[in-house]
Amino acid sequence: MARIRDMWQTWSTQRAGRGSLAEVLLDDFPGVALLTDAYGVVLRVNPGCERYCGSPAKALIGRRITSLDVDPLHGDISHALAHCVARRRPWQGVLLCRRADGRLIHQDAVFQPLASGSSEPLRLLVTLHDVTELRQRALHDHTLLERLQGTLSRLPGVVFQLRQDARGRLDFLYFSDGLRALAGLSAGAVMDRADALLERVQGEDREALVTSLAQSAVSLQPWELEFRLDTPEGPRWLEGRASPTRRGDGITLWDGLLLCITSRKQEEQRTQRLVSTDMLTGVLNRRAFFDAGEAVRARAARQGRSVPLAMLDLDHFKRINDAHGHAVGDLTLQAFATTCRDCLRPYDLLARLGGEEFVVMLVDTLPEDAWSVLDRLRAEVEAIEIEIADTTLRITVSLGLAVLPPEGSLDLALSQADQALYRAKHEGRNRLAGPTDVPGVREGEQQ
Ligand SMILES: Nc1nc2c(ncn2[C@@H]2O[C@H](COP(=O)(O)OP(=O)(O)OP(=O)(O)O)[C@@H](O)[C@H]2O)c(=O)[nH]1
Repeated sequence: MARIRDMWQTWSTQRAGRGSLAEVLLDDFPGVALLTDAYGVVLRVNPGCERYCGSPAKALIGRRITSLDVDPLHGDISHALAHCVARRRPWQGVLLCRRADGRLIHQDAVFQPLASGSSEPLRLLVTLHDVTELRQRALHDHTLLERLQGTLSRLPGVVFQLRQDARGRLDFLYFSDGLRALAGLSAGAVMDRADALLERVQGEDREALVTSLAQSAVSLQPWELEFRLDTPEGPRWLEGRASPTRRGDGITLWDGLLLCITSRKQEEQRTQRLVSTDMLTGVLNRRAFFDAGEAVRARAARQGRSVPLAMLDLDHFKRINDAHGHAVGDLTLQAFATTCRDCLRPYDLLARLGGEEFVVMLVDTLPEDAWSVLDRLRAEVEAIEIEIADTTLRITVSLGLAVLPPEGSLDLALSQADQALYRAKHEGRNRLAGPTDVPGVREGEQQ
C-alpha cells in the first residue's frame, strides 16, 4: 500500500506543472496525438504529430483538424467530430489524410471525447496511427490471394487440406471452390463434419481410403487413391492425391487434390471389357478366364475349398456350319453362350476358350452340387430352338466336369475336365462326364 502511495506521489510530482491529465496523456503518447475543442480546432499536439504532418506543431495549432482530411468539408474527420459531439462517444475508423508534402496516407484514428463537467467545454483527444504501409501490404496480399483463389477455382479438381489430430480424428480445414460440382456437397458441410464426405465413399473403397490414410500418416508417404463416391448425379470415380506433414503437436496435415476421373475410368473399363471379352459371344475370352480363374482359385485355396469346373463343347457343330453356313454357326454360338450365362449365377465364370469350346467355373459351389447345376445347363441347351428360314435348329452340348482342389493347379484341373469331356463325347454326346474318384461327385443318370 505504501509503495503504491509512493508511486502516485512520484507521478504527481513529475506531472506538476505539465497541465491537465489529458495534456499529460497527450505528451506521453508514443504515436500521433492531438487535442481539439468541440469544433475540431487543434489546441495542442504532441511531438509525434510534427513528424507525421511534416510541419511544425505551431502550424497546426488553431487550425481545424478537418484540414488534415483529403475532403475537409465532408470527409471522415467531419463525421467523426459530429459523432463525438452529438453522442459523446468515441469514434474509430480509417481516415485518408494529406500530409504537408502532399503525400496521401491512411490513418487508423480514434476520436475520444474527454469527460468534462457540465461547466467545462468538450474537448477531443485524437490519436492517429499511420497504416498506409500495412494497408498496402494487406492489399497486396489480398490481390495475391484473389489470384490464387482464381487459379484454384480453375484447376480441374478441388484442393483441400485435411487434418488428423493425435487421437486419429479427421477434419477438413479447407476446400477450394468446386466441391459441390465434384461431390454434390457444400464445402461448409464437409468442413463441419468430415464424415459427410467419407460416408458417401462406397463400401470397400471407404475401407481402402481409411487404411491408406492411416498408412500415409504413419509413413508420411504421399497418399494416393482412386475411389467411388455416391453423388446426387450417381456414382463417380474420384482420384485423391495428397502430401502429408507432421506438426510438432502430433497433428498430421495433408495438402491435396481431388479429381473426377469417372470418364477416364469408364474408358479404362470399356478397354478392359474389350480385351477381356470374346467379341462374338460377349463371355470372357481365354486370357481373361485364366486371370479371373486364378483369382478364384487363390481365394478358394485360402478358404480351404475346392472349385468345380467344366469344359463344354457343342456337339457336331461342324455340321451346322457346313449345312447352314458360318453366319448361322455364329448365331448358334451366341444363343448357346446366352443360355449358359442365364443358367449360371452372375459370379460364376463362363469363357470361350476357342471355336465351340467353352469353360465354366462354379464359384462358391460345393463339388457335390456341381453335377446338378451342369446337367441343368445341358438340358437348357438341348431346349434351345434357333429359327432359320424354314427350319428350327437344335443343338446339344457335352460337358466334362473336374474338381480343382484347394492346393491344385488350374491347368491340371482343366486337363482333367478335358479328359472327362472326351469321355462324354465317346459315350454318345449330350451328356456330362465327371470324376469318379472325388468324394461327393458321382456321375448321375442322365437323359
Ligand atoms: N461359325 C463358327 N464356327 C466356328 C467358330 N470357331 C470354330 N468354328 C467351327 O467349329 C467347328 C468345330 O468342329 P469339330 O472340332 O470337328 O467339332 P464338332 O463338329 O463340334 O464335333 P464334336 O465336337 O466331336 O461333336 C469347325 O468347323 C470350326 O470351323 C466360330 O467362331 N464361328
